[in-house]
Amino acid sequence: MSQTILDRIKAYKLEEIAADKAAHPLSEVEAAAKAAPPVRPFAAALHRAAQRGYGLIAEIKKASPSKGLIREDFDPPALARAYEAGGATCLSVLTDTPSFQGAKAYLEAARAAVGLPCLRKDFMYDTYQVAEARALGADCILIIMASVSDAQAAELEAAATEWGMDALIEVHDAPELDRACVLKSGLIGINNRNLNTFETSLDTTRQLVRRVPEGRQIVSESGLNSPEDLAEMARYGVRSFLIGESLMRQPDVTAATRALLANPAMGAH
Ligand SMILES: O=C(O)c1ccccc1NCC(=O)[C@H](O)[C@H](O)COP(=O)(O)O
Repeated sequence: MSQTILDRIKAYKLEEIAADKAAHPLSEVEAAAKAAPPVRPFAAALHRAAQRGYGLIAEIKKASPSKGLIREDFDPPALARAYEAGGATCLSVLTDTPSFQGAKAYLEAARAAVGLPCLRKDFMYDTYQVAEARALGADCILIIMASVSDAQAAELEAAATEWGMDALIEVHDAPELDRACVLKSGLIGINNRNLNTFETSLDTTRQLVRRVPEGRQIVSESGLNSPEDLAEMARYGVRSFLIGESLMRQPDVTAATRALLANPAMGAH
C-alpha cells in the first residue's frame, strides 16, 4: 500500500524526536518547561468568546502540503499582533518545518508578542514533545486522532494536563470522534480537511457535530473562508473556528480578522 502524507510526516517526526532527545535530554526540556511563562487558559478563552460571538483560533501558517507557499511576507510576531488587534481569541502556530515551513522559534516569538493563549500546531507522538511545547510557551497541544493510537492519545493528553495545558483533540470521521470522546478533554476539533487526500468540505462538521456528546466544545477547523461560512457553522451550533490559509492570504490581516468576526450570527450555542 502506498504511503499517505500522515505516514510520511510520522516517519520524519519520529526521527526528529530521536535527534531532539539526543541533543536536549528530557531533564533539560523539563527544566525549561518549568521555567516557561505561566499557562494562559486556552479552552476557557475560547468558551467565553464563543458565548459573546465567535471564538477564533487564528493560525500562523507559512506553507502547507496541500497549497505550498501561502504567505511570503512572514513575520510571526507581527502576524500575532495583527491577529490580536483583529480580535482573535487564541493563536495556532505551526512548528513543523518540513511540511509547513514552521519553526519552534515562531511559537516562542509569536506568543511573546501578544497576550493570547497559543496552540502548538504539530504532529505529536511522544510526551517529550508535550514538555517541549510547554518549554516553548504553548498553552495547548494538538492531538490528531488519525495519527495516534488510543494509548498514545491518552498519554499525550495526560502529559498536557500535567503541564497545565489544554489539548485540542482533532477528528475527521465518526470512528475518530468515538475514540476522541473516550478522552477527558473538552475541546474537540472537527477537521474539515481529509489529511490524506486534502479534500476539504464543511459537510464534515455538519455531519459529525450531531455525534458530539453534550458538554464538549467544538472547533471547526480548515477550509473556512468567509463570514458566511462561519454563520453556516453557527447554524449547526458551532461557534469556534481554527482558520489559517484564508487569513494568511490577506495583505491586511487585522482588517481581515476584524471583518470575519464583525457580525457573528446569534442563536444556537
Ligand atoms: O493544511 C494542510 O494542507 C495540511 C495537510 C496535511 C496535514 C495537515 C494540514 N493542515 C493542518 C491544519 O489542520 C490546518 O492548518 C488548519 O486547520 C487551518 O486550515 P486552513 O484554514 O484551511 O488553512
